[in-house]
Parts: sequence; structure tokens; C-alpha cells
Amino acid sequence: MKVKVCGITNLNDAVLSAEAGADALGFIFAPVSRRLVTPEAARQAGLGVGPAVARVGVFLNQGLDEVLRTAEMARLSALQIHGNVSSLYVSQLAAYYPVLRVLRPADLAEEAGVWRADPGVTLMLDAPEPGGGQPLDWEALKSTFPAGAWLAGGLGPQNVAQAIGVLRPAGVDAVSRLESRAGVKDPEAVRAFVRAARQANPQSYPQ
Ligand SMILES: O=C(O)c1ccccc1N[C@@H]1O[C@H](COP(=O)(O)O)[C@@H](O)[C@H]1O
Repeated sequence: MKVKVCGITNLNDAVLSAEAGADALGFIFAPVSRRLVTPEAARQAGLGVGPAVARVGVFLNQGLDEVLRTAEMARLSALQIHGNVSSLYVSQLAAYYPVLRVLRPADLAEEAGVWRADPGVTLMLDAPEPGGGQPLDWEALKSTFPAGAWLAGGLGPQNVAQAIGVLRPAGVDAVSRLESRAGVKDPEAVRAFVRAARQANPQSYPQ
């Protein structure tokens, strides 16, 4: 299972997250975000942690050209795509980068099946308001959570093990509960989150 620490805005937080054992760092380019980062800052932070850590750019309803130009400038290794976009849009991006396609629970029935046979697109379930720190109803999602999907939404050191036990996601992702303030990581929260995710045993919660 992969662990992503999102909302990275500086080299120091990138290094502490990588040293804590994160498999992926998230850089948010959605203009509405309180963790908005420039491509240059993302490039410096992402390249500062070496080749083993994925550098995921987060986008929300942004044009294809803007996404691809930003990805190139920031030296991203993958794209996380939120928003009301077409499957053609996602497929066009997936021709250049591995894609995490973020869906809300309400979107699952309509869109989850589209990507089942596409290895270049991985689903991630998140709350309707991304970056809001609101957990999903994991029990309610048990019957529809797609195999191989990642999970986000209000995850932190205190609840990630339970979420893993209920849904067995292929990856977990968090931002709000890992910060001392928007855009700045709390080192101990990051370390505790990665540790809790790594130690979680999917068999340890009654199914
Ligand atoms: O965090 C944001 O500001 C944000 C803005 C626009 C799109 C995505 C954003 N964050 C993503 O939301 C998940 C869940 O956040 P949280 O842990 O519930 O606060 C986060 O991992 C980002 O990928």
C-alpha cells in the first residue's frame, strides 16, 4: 500500500515527508487551494528528495495545456485530477503521465467502470470538498469501493489504520491533518501518519 503526503509547498517539508517514508508527495496547483504552490517551488522540492519518491501534481478543472505545461515545469511524475472533466480529458493526460483520477462517492456508479481496464488511470476516493479534512463513511463504501483504488478525505494519524482495515485501499493520501497551518507540515503528524499507515493490518478490523 502506498502513502502520499499532499500539499507540499517547500523543500523542507518534502524532505521530512520522504524521510518519514512517504511513497509520494503531492503538489497542489488548483488556484482555489490554500496550499497552492508554484511550478518552480514544486520542482525544487520534488527533485530534492531523489528518484524514489513520486511527485504528484494536483489539479482541479484546469485546461489540458495548463496541466501539461505545469507538469513539465514542475518535473512531475504523475497527475491527480479532480473535478468535473470528461473521460477523454483524463485519457489524454494519461497518455503522458500516470493519473490518479479522484472521484466522490456519488461519482462511483457513473465513472468507476470507465477506468477498470486502464492501467494508466488509478481511482482515488475523496470527499466532495477536497482538502477539507472530512472523512468519508468508510463502512458505507465497503460494497462499492473499487479494487486497487486509493483513499483520501480527512485521513490522519488517528484514523488511517481504521480506514485501511475497513476498505483495504491500494494507497492513502492526506493533507489537512498533517499540517501545523495551511501549506506547512507538522513533522510529528507526518511521521505518525506514515507509521500508522504502514503498521495497519487490514485483518485487524472486523469486516
Ligand atoms: O488540499 C487542497 O487544498 C486541495 C485543493 C483542491 C484539490 C485537492 C486538494 N487536496 C486534496 O484533497 C485530499 C484530501 O484532503 P484532506 O486530507 O481531507 O484535507 C488531499 O490529499 C489532496 O490530494
